[in-house]
Amino acid sequence: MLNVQHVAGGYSNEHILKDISFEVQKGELFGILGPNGSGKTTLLKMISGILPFVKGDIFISGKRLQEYNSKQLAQIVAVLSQHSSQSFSYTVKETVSLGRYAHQTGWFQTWEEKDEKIVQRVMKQTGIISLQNKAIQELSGGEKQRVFLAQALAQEPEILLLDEPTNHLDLSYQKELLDLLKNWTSETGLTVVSIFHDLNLAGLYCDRLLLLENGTININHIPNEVLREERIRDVYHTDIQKHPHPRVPAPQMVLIPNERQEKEIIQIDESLLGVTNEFIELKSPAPLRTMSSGVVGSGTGWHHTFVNRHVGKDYNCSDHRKEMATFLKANGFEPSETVGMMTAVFLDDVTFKHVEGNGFSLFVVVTAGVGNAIDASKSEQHTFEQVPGTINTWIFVNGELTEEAFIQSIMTATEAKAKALHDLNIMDSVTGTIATGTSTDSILIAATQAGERLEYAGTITDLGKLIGKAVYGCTLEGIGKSQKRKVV
Ligand SMILES: Nc1ncnc2c1ncn2[C@@H]1O[C@H](COP(=O)(O)OP(=O)(O)OP(=O)(O)O)[C@@H](O)[C@H]1O
Repeated sequence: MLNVQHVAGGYSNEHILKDISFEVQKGELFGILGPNGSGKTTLLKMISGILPFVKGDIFISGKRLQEYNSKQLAQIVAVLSQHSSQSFSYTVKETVSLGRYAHQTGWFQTWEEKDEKIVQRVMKQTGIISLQNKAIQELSGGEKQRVFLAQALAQEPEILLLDEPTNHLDLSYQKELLDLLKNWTSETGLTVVSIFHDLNLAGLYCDRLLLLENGTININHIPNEVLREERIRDVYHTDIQKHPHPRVPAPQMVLIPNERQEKEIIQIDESLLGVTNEFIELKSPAPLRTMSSGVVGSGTGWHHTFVNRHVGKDYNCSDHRKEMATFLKANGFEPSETVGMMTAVFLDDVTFKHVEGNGFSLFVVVTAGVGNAIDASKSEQHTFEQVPGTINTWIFVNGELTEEAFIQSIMTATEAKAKALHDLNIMDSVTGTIATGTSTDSILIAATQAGERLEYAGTITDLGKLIGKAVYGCTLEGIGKSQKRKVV
């Protein structure tokens, strides 16, 4: 559809763009990225025929750009530029109707039902139908942007060129616009070439991305390949981190702010632990990076407060997450900052250990009862029942963990817990085999992310060795306490 070959040129003798070559297929949503001044708008101007280029060739639908007259080009290519402006006082509908110009043989005399239908349709699609009789000057920046987009769409182009189309748009219109463009590319075969400043929107919606750097192509590839940490760091000269979108397979980048002040080294240990009959709490002086299976605050995040709440064995609630959040609020905890767990174990039986490693330390807190003991290798013999968790394990690391270390910490702790059950000969009452845990255990790994960097936490690493030993010890002791209570 669009073929750019060895294009070079700019505004004077100096070439802003140097040897640019790429192709865009019909129906693609193609993004152009690059830092300020890298040449994105210049490239778009050349493709739209506004700015002549000095070297190379641009082909649209197989025909040289220079071979189109302006009206022919307007029937194929529509442009939504960054600073669309209008000096005359047109209404919204009149402005959108101008988009039909390329399809007219004589202005207004040939205004047909089809033109009216298209104008109405695009005004509806861009959410401006209620504004149609207003003067353009009366609109907000975002409303204007949508009007000029409607005008471009009214052209019924084969290629739509957009310079930062989401500029001025609020969150919901950004999403609506890009959803709309994406649908059109796949349903009508519209080809979209768009400049983006927002790398996340580009990563989420584009089929391919072209990254410009000082007027040359750094890379032209799929978003996952273009949006690589090292590349974006180098080209944009800023610290960023890549992470996956939580719902769709698209790369997302987050900015890493400069630390305004030296990170305070905090220490998580028993001095921060509070135990009542109702709950065990630990309040950290700073948010900790967490990975957990809590009832509240599960998954990965940053949390300040950690609560392990005692509930009766008969606790039964259709929405236990909501009930737990209400409980937390009623007790002065902020649910969004808290990892919350439940247990039927008496909280006096809590066991904890603070252990020192080489440059880091660990604080482990366990409540353990084995009423629901289960052998994970034979759990298909059990029917599902949701009763409060019985072995809850908290592991606080005074150190900096990598993502691998978080996951390995969970593995190591789980293996150590299973070994404790094995050594105590805790049986699964249904299968008659040794249990590996209970049916509703929970785990939390929380790290200060300051001090010693701990790359791994497998069983043979410095961190893994401490986790294994501390979790094994606390679990053994905790089960011992709760079993003693049963005997009494
Ligand atoms: N009309 C002009 N006359 C002369 N130089 C220009 C003109 N427009 C842009 N330039 C220069 O060309 C270079 C590339 O500008 P361009 O607008 O293409 O960059 P961009 O990547 O779109 O930047 P931004 O992200 O800031 O919009 C810049 O150094 C700019 O100063």
